[in-house]
Amino acid sequence: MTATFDTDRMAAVIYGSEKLASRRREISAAVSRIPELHDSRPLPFMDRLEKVTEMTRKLAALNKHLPDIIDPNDYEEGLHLYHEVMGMEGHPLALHEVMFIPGLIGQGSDEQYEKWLGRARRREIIGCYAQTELGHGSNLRSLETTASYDPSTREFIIHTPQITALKWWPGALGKSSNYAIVVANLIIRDRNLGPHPFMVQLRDEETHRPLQGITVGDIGPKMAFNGGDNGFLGFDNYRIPLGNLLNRHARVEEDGIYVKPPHAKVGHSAMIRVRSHMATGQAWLLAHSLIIAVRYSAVRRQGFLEDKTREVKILDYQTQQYRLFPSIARAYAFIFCGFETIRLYDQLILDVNKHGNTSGMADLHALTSGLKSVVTYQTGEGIEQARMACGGHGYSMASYISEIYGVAIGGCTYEGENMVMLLQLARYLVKSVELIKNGKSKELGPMVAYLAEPDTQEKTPLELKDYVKLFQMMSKRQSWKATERYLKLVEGGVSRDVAWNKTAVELTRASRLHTRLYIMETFIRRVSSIEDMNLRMVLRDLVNVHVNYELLDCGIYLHDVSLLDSIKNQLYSSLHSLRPNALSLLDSFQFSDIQLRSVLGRRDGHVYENLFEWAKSSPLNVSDVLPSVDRYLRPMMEKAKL
Ligand SMILES: CCCCC/C=C\C/C=C\C/C=C\CCCCC(=O)SCCNC(=O)CCNC(=O)[C@H](O)C(C)(C)COP(=O)(O)OP(=O)(O)OC[C@H]1O[C@@H](n2cnc3c(N)ncnc32)[C@H](O)[C@@H]1OP(=O)(O)O
Ligand SMILES: Cc1cc2nc3c(=O)[nH]c(=O)nc-3n(C[C@H](O)[C@H](O)[C@H](O)COP(=O)(O)OP(=O)(O)OC[C@H]3O[C@@H](n4cnc5c(N)ncnc54)[C@H](O)[C@@H]3O)c2cc1C
Repeated sequence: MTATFDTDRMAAVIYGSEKLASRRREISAAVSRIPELHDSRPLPFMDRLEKVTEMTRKLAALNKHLPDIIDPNDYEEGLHLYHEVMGMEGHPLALHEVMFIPGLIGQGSDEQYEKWLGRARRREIIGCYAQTELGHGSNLRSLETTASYDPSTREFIIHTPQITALKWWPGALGKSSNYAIVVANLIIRDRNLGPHPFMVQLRDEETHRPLQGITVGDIGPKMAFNGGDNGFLGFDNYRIPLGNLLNRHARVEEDGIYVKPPHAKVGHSAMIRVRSHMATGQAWLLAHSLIIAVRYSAVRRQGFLEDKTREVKILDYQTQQYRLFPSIARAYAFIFCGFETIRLYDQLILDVNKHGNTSGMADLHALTSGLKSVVTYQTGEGIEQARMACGGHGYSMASYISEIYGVAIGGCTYEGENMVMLLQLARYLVKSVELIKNGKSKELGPMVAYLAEPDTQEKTPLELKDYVKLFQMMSKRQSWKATERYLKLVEGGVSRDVAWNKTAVELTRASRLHTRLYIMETFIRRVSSIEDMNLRMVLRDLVNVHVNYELLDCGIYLHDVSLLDSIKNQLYSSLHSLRPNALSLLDSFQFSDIQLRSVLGRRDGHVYENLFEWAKSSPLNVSDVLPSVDRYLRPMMEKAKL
């Protein structure tokens, strides 16, 4: 089937500009010409140590070639080059670029930039972000690592009081990093001032050996990210200079006077940054799995429809389309709302760092908390459906889908466990409903203004604005229902914390609906703004799949469920309309075969030949008879014959 649009033009929409889309193609082509930058053999055949070694080898090779391929100051070009060469299984700089440098920029003073930023950017030093501990990740107020100020030497003494206080999980900490931003409780004259970020050298810059007072190592294999070295870290009264507290916002004077930051949570900026970028990052992972599944589904033939002389492509089955197409729509929706969220984050950082204005922090915290939770969960769902859509071959590592799944669902946990983050958004929604109840609707932010709208009668949606209206109504009702349940318990004498816990499931439902509404609205808004009519029409088909699927999926929140019958019909017809463009919508992401690392999803479509070659290359096939057969199996069978 031929598509009705040009994938290069769609790539420009996905990546935000024609220039970036074409630079991505040039970068992929450049990488394809440099064998040193390719995996030396398929990653699934490697054990953990080989993977870590391979990632480190490629990283060093990449560092060498990088200036010939990209403008080192261009973040987007760099990101693409990294995805292409390093893939998704982790590497020594994984946290350096994502949290260490941004953490230093967000929290460090100009003087501290002078000291560390240039060195970090040149990669003279490698850093990570060490916050989570063995005993606590979500509840930051219970972190146990301390940084006690000693005015006599103008130093902080960093200490791990017990095993639960060991830093545990930080990416690239175990073996690669020689520096870390360590989050520890600032203690001045026995007063605990809460978690603050400190720049800490962990290893000798010459020998790479841990410094005296530091215990550091790798935490072992994980569901994914096994090319990376997530680590543990302990401190034994380890001293760092006063100037190592990252002090753009909070300061300690030499005599121990504490100058507090303009907002208590301003130190969380590195986390907010990653959360803001997660929608686009997850969209990219979802699109990876979908292109594998859709390419395969356009080659695989199984069973018959009308024509009994030729088996049908499995992509023509309605169930296959229902399994895959709503996720294509979500991948696009996540990309578009992700870009909008990144813009909001960039604006906030400008406001905070340049003008000391922290007024947008609560809004962005609420938004990104909900968004990271919904997007990571739905991405996991979509990838798992993509795997099942490939039948048995999806289960093989040749598809690479299980690796993508493992990486993606890590996002449900890192950067804030999803339930915990949904409950953060819920606090914002409850406060908003309380404002309305107290006659202060005017104080509501634009994203929650709909919570004050009166209920109207539900009717079959005909235009996109009708879908938004229905979704607003469902979301509003759930926010009110959860808030009223919570307030009723409080009014009945239950403590706020216990009442909150007794309402928590309803609260998370409200957060999901609010977030899904935001995703839907940004998707519609972006598609409506596209000038190229041809592209807009294709994306409009995708939006139709999205709005109908989302509404059906949330149908239990409607009062009049009879509406669902017509929505089902609209969904089935929009799946059918999308079929001719489904593959090209994914080709528009322009992932190269090198980047995809999937035998099943290669562009050439020679699925069976490629699978057979892959199987033959398995290390188990190097000899016809394995030593384990000689050692155990043959003697066992011989014995049975006696
Ligand atoms: C650029 C590229 C990125 C690409 C990404 C894509 C793909 C990624 C690929 C690879 C993976 C790479 C990296 C993975 C990195 C992973 C790194 C980590 O995981 S780092 C550790 C992250 N840890 C967490 O996220 C911990 C989660 N917990 C918290 O954030 C907080 O504890 C909390 C749950 C939010 C509660 O905060 P706290 O206890 O500090 O607050 P309270 O005192 O309870 O609340 C008081 C008040 O403050 C509000 N609030 C909390 N945080 C903020 C904030 N940041 N901004 C504004 N306001 C905040 C909170 O809501 C309360 O409000 P109120 O109800 O009004 O009183
Ligand atoms: C791949 C990966 C990479 C990571 N990288 C880093 C890194 O670079 N740096 C770093 O510092 N950390 C990192 N982490 C750690 C990560 O940030 C934490 O694991 C995460 O914040 C969750 O915290 P936790 O493990 O303590 O889970 P917990 O908080 O113990 O969660 C366990 C369960 O308890 C529930 N729960 C907890 N609190 C509440 C509550 N208040 N209300 C209701 N339910 C609750 C949760 O919903 C969950 O179901 C990484 C983790 C992973 C998996």
